[in-house]
Amino acid sequence: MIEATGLRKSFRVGRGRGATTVEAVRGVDFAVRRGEIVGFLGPNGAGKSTTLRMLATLIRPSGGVATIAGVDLLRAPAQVRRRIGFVAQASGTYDDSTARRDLVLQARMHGLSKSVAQELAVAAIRAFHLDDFADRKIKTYSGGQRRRLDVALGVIHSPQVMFLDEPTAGLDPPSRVRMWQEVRRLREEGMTIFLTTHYLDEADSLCDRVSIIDAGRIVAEGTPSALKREISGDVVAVDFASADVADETGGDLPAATKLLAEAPYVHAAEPVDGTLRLYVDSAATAIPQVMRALYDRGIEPGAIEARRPSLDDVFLAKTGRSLAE
Ligand SMILES: Nc1ncnc2c1ncn2[C@@H]1O[C@H](COP(=O)(O)OP(=O)(O)OP(=O)(O)O)[C@@H](O)[C@H]1O
Repeated sequence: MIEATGLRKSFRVGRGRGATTVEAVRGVDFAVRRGEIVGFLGPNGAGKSTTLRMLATLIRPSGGVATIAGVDLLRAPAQVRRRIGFVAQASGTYDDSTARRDLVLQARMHGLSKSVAQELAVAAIRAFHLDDFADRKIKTYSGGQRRRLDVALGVIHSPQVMFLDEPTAGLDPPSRVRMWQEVRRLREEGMTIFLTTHYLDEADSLCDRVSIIDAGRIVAEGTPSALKREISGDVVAVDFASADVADETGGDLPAATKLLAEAPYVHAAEPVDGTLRLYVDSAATAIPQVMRALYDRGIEPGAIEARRPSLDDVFLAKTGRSLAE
């Protein structure tokens, strides 16, 4: 449903001699099948929004090709526009209009008659559970209510493909879960959904497949479970951040990292935000060995926890940085 090859975007910033080029997206390839929810996961500035904006025909790629619902993005952008819906990052603008009024206007902008537009607005209000506040001014809505309206506006013309830029950024956990339900419902109605996120849990539980993007390049791609399986074994997280073990020098984390990185049963030791992540074959056999090694060196850690690899472990393995920091 979406196919992109070598998609690239660079921006010229500044003028004259001081002008520089920002390579926002450095050639990305990906394919999204009909009825999938696919996510671009990456930190701020990775190139997620720029990719989405290119696919939604809002900015022209500097290079590469893409087809959306069988239509060439560069040759027939107007036809692409008819087949897609786009929800931008939350704008934070609050106006005096109401959900019902904006939904009718949006449908009218897609060329529908007044009576059809009104019917569609009623259906969208019901589908997105906007009934309680549809005739109230938008500036009185909560963040989650406002975001549901944004998505309802984006799908009023029943597009085949939906682009969502950070659909749950800044929402509280219940509103995020609710938005995930709405997105799944759209997929059940046959829509293909491409979204961006910097939330690990969103990529993990909502997306069928994930592309991890960093500094304009895709560094990993697959289903969340296949990506996590790439990190074989277990993760042992040793906490050095709790108040009783840390001192002004950052506690024993640097010494512990050096010591355990050299241990034969540790594949990799990565300090992340006051915690030492150890990648091991089996947490059950590694934990007693880790404790003994630390105590022999006079190092007393805080809690030690075993867990399965997460998407953040994948991100760390591919980029050397944590997305959770
Ligand atoms: N119009 C522009 N002019 C110059 N640079 C830009 C422009 N738009 C984006 N960039 C730069 O391109 C890079 C990628 O930005 P982009 O917004 O795509 O990242 P992102 O992954 O969506 O980040 P975020 O999660 O913060 O939205 C950044 O370095 C950004 O500053």
